Amino acid sequence: MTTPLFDKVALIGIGLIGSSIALNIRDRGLAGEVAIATRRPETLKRAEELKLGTSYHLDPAEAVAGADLVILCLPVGSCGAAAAAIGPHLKPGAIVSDVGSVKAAVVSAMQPHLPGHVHFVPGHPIAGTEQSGPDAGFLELFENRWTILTPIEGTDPAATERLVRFWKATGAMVETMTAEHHDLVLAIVSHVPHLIAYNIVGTAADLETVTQSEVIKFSASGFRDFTRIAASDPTMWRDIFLNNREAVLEMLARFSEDLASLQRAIRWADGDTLFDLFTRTRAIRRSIVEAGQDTQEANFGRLKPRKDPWNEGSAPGE
Ligand SMILES: NC(=O)C1=CN([C@@H]2O[C@H](COP(=O)(O)OP(=O)(O)OC[C@H]3O[C@@H](n4cnc5c(N)ncnc54)[C@H](O)[C@@H]3O)[C@@H](O)[C@H]2O)C=CC1
Ligand SMILES: O=C(O)C(=O)Cc1ccc(O)cc1
Repeated sequence: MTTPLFDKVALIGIGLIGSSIALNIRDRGLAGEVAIATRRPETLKRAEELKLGTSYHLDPAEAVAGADLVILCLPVGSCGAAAAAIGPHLKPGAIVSDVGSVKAAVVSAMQPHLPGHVHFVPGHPIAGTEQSGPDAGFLELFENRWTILTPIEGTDPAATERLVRFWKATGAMVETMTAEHHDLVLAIVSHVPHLIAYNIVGTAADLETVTQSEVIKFSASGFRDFTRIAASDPTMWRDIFLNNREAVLEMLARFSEDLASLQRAIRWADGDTLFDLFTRTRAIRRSIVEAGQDTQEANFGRLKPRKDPWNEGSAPGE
């Protein structure tokens, strides 16, 4: 147990991320009280059954009363309306944050509704799964994963530092950057990959010459991995793409250009181009695994690349 970092935390939204934060607060003793608000009574009831908080509210304004840390754990498209609902009820000096996968649009949507007497420090834990809802959360979700904070110019550094301490207490590593830079980076490492997964699973589902049952029966691990990602929450991902349009379109344009050159390499049987790219991408995968950023690898205790007897100095194909 750690000394509580906050007297009262309010979590608005109690899905995968909200419930994982709640479990961290409860099990690691990070706050005295945890008020939970969500709009659906069934979800609130489930949060109470799971003992995720100390009070439960259908009205977010009620939950934030007296809270010294408020975290919105909602789809990014709902953050503006939630900020409007809680704005007048926030305690002076409170820290207001969020966990949204997009930052600049969330900042623009929330900031006009927040009074000048609170500290707004937007955040994004780069940790999650394809699951959603209060049952999906787990204590270890943030361990050894990055959380990015995007404090706005002029934000009191002491408020940012308190939030850094909070996230570090969950086991997360923390980095700060601008919201715009965050959105560009996340577009390529998270948003476009999800779009590719949604697209390939959609394409396979629409193929007339391959029956649905064959897709299921013969799905090799590559396709299977895509189906996991393509099972992610539709509301959450619709909101991400609608709120990070510019960065996603920029990265998609680059992606399409590179895809066209691969298409050309295949057409002209240019094996060197294919081989060179696959060699470079394999090295990237290995550095991710070595950095301990792959949960599956970490789970199987395979953090160190194994020696490949056929290819001196590198690991076998995965
Ligand atoms: N799922 C993931 O892997 C990750 C998600 N995020 C971000 O965290 C946020 C929450 O995501 P999850 O916890 O996965 O979602 P979730 O779907 O598991 O939970 C969302 C919660 O918000 C509530 N909610 C939904 N729409 C609402 C509305 N209009 N007004 C009020 N409450 C509403 C739901 O009842 C639920 O309690 C999103 O902004 C997402 O981009 C960040 C990192 C990882
Ligand atoms: O499940 C996966 O593979 C993810 O990529 C989870 C995830 C989804 C959204 C985020 O903003 C961060 C992490």
